[in-house]
Amino acid sequence: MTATPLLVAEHVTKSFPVRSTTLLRRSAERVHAVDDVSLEVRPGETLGLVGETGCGKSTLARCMSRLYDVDGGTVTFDGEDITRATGSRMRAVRREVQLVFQDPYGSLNPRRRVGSIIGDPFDIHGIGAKGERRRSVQELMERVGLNPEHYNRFPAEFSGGQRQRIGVARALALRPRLVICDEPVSALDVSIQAQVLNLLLDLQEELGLTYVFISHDLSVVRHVSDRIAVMYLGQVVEVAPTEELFDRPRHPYTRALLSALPVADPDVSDSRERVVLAGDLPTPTNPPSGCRFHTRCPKARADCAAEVPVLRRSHDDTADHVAACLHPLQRGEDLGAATPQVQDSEITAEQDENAAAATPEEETP
Ligand SMILES: Nc1ncnc2c1ncn2[C@@H]1O[C@H](COP(=O)(O)OP(=O)(O)OP(=O)(O)O)[C@@H](O)[C@H]1O
Repeated sequence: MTATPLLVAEHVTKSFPVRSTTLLRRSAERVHAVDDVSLEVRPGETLGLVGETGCGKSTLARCMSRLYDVDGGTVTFDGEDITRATGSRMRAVRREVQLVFQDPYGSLNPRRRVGSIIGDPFDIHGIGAKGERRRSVQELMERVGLNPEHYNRFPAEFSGGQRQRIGVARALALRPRLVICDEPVSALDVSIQAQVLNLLLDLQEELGLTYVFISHDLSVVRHVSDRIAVMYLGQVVEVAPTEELFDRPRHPYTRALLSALPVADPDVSDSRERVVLAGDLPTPTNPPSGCRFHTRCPKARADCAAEVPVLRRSHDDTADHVAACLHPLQRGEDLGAATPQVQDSEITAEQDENAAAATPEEETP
């Protein structure tokens, strides 16, 4: 049985007014940063969120943590609808859901001592007497691999990796259950990235944390995630357990992303399907009709401009892989059975025709 999700986003939508280039006129256009996203985060797991820059990962994370109010849809945490939570309920959500941001330089006030930065959440939530707070902060520092004796130092006295540890300590101060890590290692040297990732994994095990892990770096996401959701232009196009996503990507966009990954060993021959995306990423102000990916999709057909062929497996333990669109050549396959990994070249013209003509049972409008 799949555990009851810790957080559920249903049909979440968030847009922003386009920043006008002139001061006098306000633009009526909006950036559709997140559009009709449904996603669940299960207790104890790491859900990876990947996609090109600007596809809406951070906006979705902020909607999930209620840093942003959503325009539409709902967010449920631990079974309770928190979409419109206010007051004490919202303060409770703030304690349970924390964020770690990308920029360990920009997110720390350079004029404040790290002890007081890490202890901020205690002050904001009125937790503990002064002496107690200092002890709690020093315990946190120790837990994330910082020297507690550096309590009175300023952020500039720490390296990049250490500053990210400060950010992690601050996020953990209130013992959250869900931590949303938004590109937590992207600003760090590669040699330091592994240390911070391993720290996050150790803390997850020690404290039973649940993570949403955002990155544009697929290898990093693969290393830490149990499941991965792939976003394109404000929408989630595929969700699957990590290794299944890498072994059997279904959506043409996921295939394109994975095919761009370098092979680990240059001496090993690389027989993977190469998918080169045509054109630029469309603007989220005026996204393409139908399937948003159709303008760049190597498998697009005429009807993709009108509608997204939504195909879903039934929700059970062994069928945990959902794609908004299957590779068109696979549309005729029975999704209940394991989908064989097919290379384009292995599909005959006849199979292609059959697949295109077939209407699978699972298809819903
Ligand atoms: N506060 C805002 N005001 C206006 N537009 C915004 C705002 N925040 C995000 N956007 C726009 O919404 C879209 C999605 O941005 P978002 O930062 O969520 O994407 P992302 O996938 O996290 O990108 P990145 O990997 O570069 O951080 C982008 O077009 C961005 O310019």
